[in-house]
Amino acid sequence: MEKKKLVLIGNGMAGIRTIEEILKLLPEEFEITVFGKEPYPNYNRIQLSKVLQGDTEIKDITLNEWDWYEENNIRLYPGETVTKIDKDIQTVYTDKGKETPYDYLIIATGSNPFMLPLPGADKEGVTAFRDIEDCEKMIHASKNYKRAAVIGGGLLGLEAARGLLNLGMEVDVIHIADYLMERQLDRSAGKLLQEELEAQGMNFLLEKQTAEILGKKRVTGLRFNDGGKIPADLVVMAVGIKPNVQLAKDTGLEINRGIVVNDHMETNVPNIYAVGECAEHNGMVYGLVAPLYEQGQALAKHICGMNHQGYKGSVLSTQLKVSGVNVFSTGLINETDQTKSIKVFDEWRNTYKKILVEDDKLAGAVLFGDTKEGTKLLSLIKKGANVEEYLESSQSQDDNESIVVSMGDEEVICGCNGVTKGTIVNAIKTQNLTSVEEVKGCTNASRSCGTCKSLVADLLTHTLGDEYEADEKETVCACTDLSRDEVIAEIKEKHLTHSREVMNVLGWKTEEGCSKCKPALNYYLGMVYPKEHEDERESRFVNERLHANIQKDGTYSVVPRMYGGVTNAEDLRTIADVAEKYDVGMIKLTGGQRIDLLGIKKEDLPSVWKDLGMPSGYAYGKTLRTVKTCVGAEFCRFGTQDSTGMGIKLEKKFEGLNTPHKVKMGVSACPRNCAEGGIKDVGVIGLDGVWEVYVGGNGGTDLRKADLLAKVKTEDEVLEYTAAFLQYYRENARYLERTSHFVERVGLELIQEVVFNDELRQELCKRMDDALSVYKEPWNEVLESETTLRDLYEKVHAK
Ligand SMILES: Cc1cc2nc3c(=O)[nH]c(=O)nc-3n(C[C@H](O)[C@H](O)[C@H](O)COP(=O)(O)OP(=O)(O)OC[C@H]3O[C@@H](n4cnc5c(N)ncnc54)[C@H](O)[C@@H]3O)c2cc1C
Ligand SMILES: NC(=O)c1ccc[n+]([C@@H]2O[C@H](COP(=O)([O-])OP(=O)(O)OC[C@H]3O[C@@H](n4cnc5c(N)ncnc54)[C@H](O)[C@@H]3O)[C@@H](O)[C@H]2O)c1
Ligand code: SF4
Ligand code: FES
Repeated sequence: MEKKKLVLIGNGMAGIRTIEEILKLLPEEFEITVFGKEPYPNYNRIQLSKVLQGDTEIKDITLNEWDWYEENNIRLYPGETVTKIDKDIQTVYTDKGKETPYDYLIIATGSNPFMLPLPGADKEGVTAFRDIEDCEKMIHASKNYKRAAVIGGGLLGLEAARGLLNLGMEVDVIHIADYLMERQLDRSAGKLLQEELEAQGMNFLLEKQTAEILGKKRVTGLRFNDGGKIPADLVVMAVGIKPNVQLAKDTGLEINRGIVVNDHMETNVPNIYAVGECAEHNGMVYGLVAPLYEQGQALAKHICGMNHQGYKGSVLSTQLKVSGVNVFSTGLINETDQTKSIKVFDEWRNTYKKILVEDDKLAGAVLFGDTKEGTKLLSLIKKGANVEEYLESSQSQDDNESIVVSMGDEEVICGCNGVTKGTIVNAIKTQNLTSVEEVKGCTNASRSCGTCKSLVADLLTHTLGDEYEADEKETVCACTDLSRDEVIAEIKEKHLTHSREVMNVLGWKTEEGCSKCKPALNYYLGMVYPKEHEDERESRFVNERLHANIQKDGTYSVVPRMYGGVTNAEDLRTIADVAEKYDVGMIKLTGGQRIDLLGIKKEDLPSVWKDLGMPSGYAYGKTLRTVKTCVGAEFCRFGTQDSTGMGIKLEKKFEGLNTPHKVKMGVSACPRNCAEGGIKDVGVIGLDGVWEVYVGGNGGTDLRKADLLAKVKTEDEVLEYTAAFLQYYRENARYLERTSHFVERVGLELIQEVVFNDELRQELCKRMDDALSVYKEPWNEVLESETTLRDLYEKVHAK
């Protein structure tokens, strides 16, 4: 039977959660296509605040890796915007000229940040805070500028302000109301919050309306309606959001504030649905994930033809994600003529609690300082509990006992994902879960804002007693309880040589493993048994499988190797011919001193490699990428050594080496360091008669200056110390750990102790030689294999 075509517009949190729910119900029913304007897989937007605050990194907030789409046969078009929907012939059109027909269409286009239409709002340095790009913009600005102004003292503005403080900026928050978070808190809690944040270093300008953003090209300050001014080099607008409905409006769907939907998330046009922040249900547009996920669940059931009452609206709750501040609210926040309130203000502990009661039922709550009861109150309000029920349960609560003990099985622990205590306890018992990570993998609890993690941990303690070790070890992934070191020890002891064998023998909880453990096991096995282990290509990330980097428009980039950044006329001519023959979109010089051919079609890759006749530059792999060199003694008047020759030797020696993460090198011939070795994984600097070898540098968002590992005299010694360091890194780092994190975690002193020990160094170098001895040039290998050509590149033979 032909599969039904399901198209999703918007690769964000609500849309992809809906697809996950559909896959759970009917995994084989639909041919799924997803269009996402942003060039990333689905990520946790909520965690952008944590990224800005320095608690996590962008690479760690992905919710569904590229491989997840592949594994579920979802055709994803990242970086592609749907520009038109023809509802009569049920087809969507994109800005890249694609036409895709659908049987079912889900619109999940989210919101746009509201940008105040102020004079000067288009100046450099004015930004919203909505996506990865905005987050990166702010991190970048904080490195060059000092003063930030955040307009809007709501959840987003305060989380942004905390992040900017952490990044070392001075921060003014400009707020229109007379107390903070007036949409989520009452005046008392808002004022307590202000005091707390002032103590943390934030400065507030309340009851202020911005009239103009000052500056020439870049912002220099703000002017207010009352004539006052403040200086600012960065302005963040966080004054609310607007549902993104333009596409739906152009299609003729019924729009009010959002796209109007019924309980089954159906719009007024057959087979078109809306979910998430762009949808309006019963006059409500939601801006928090919990209700959006509930909508996604209802829509999945409807599309899969399951009997379901549909979506009935949500009770909201909010928590601010700023460390050191506990504030929570749910339901009603301000008194009305019909409400009575229970208020406790503990001046000693600086905590505040207000509970609103309407017709004897709990109707809302505001908590400051101590928010332990938040989850319980939300649950009680959701089920329409009577105030007496709450008071009784509070009295029987022991102060030292976790709130989870007195909660009923039907009460919700994770508000974002709607996961109840009963579901978690059941999963812990039936699936033998022992860590918060495992509970997250199994039930989704704590997968979004993360504020429920401590409750999940309490439930683990409560359910497992002594068996639960709160100080969790870092397991390879949720498929196993074993850490990286334990897995490697078992691989060696039991002589395991294939991932399947590892999973079987070590009792993996999933049959196939996941996108986290599969590439990691493949790496560990190759590292332990370089000659015996056969690379498991299917476990590698898509770019490594295809030996090219996928671009946001679905084409690939090809970077031939150029040892030490040196080329010649003949190679340049060949590259130019190839670029013309395959109509290459862009020829770009990379930061690593080589040439990137962008915009190559997947089926053309083998022919391009054949015509180039050059080795792969491995610009896509967890391996040595580039060795950047300066011109050195031969041409530069400051040069003391042959840095180019040294770079070429390094690149030729370590080319194709499998490493836990990518490795970049730089070689310069004097301390001016033109090849930037100070921010490379391995940096080499030539001085008169001496080479300095630096390690653990990083030039990305996580900037780190490399540490001096050794001073040596000869080129051979540079190769030897580099080999010893890299082999030590290969053997001891976690998969996907960059050298910068590795050096910090392990400590330079220990690394020096090992590589300066003659015996240990020789052993490391010997094992490095074994690892290097199995290298095969990957592009040639593909060209020589009919099966790989057919399977991976759709039976395209070299032209
Ligand atoms: C910094 C920050 C912190 C937050 N913290 C919390 C929190 O703690 N708790 C909480 O509950 N909520 C929080 N939120 C809100 C939460 O992230 C959103 O409610 C949620 O992401 C909305 O999901 P969505 O799928 O509706 O929209 P989005 O996640 O915005 O996804 C929509 C996607 O559709 C894409 N798109 C739009 N138009 C098109 C088109 N025509 N073609 C193709 N693609 C298109 C967009 O680029 C976007 O990627 C936070 C938001 C931010 C910005
Ligand atoms: N922890 C969380 O749950 C969290 C965190 C961040 C964002 N979010 C969500 O992201 C969305 C956007 O957040 P937000 O804080 O921008 O929206 P918001 O509507 O909650 O707050 C905006 C604030 O800006 C103020 N404001 C409006 N116009 C102003 C002006 N001209 N000058 C100064 N202040 C002005 C408002 O008084 C309001 O308090 C919301 O849906 C929010 O729920 C949630
Ligand atoms: S690093 Fe020194 S030797 Fe090399 S190019 Fe720069 S100035 Fe010249
Ligand atoms: S409450 Fe947000 S992840 Fe659980």
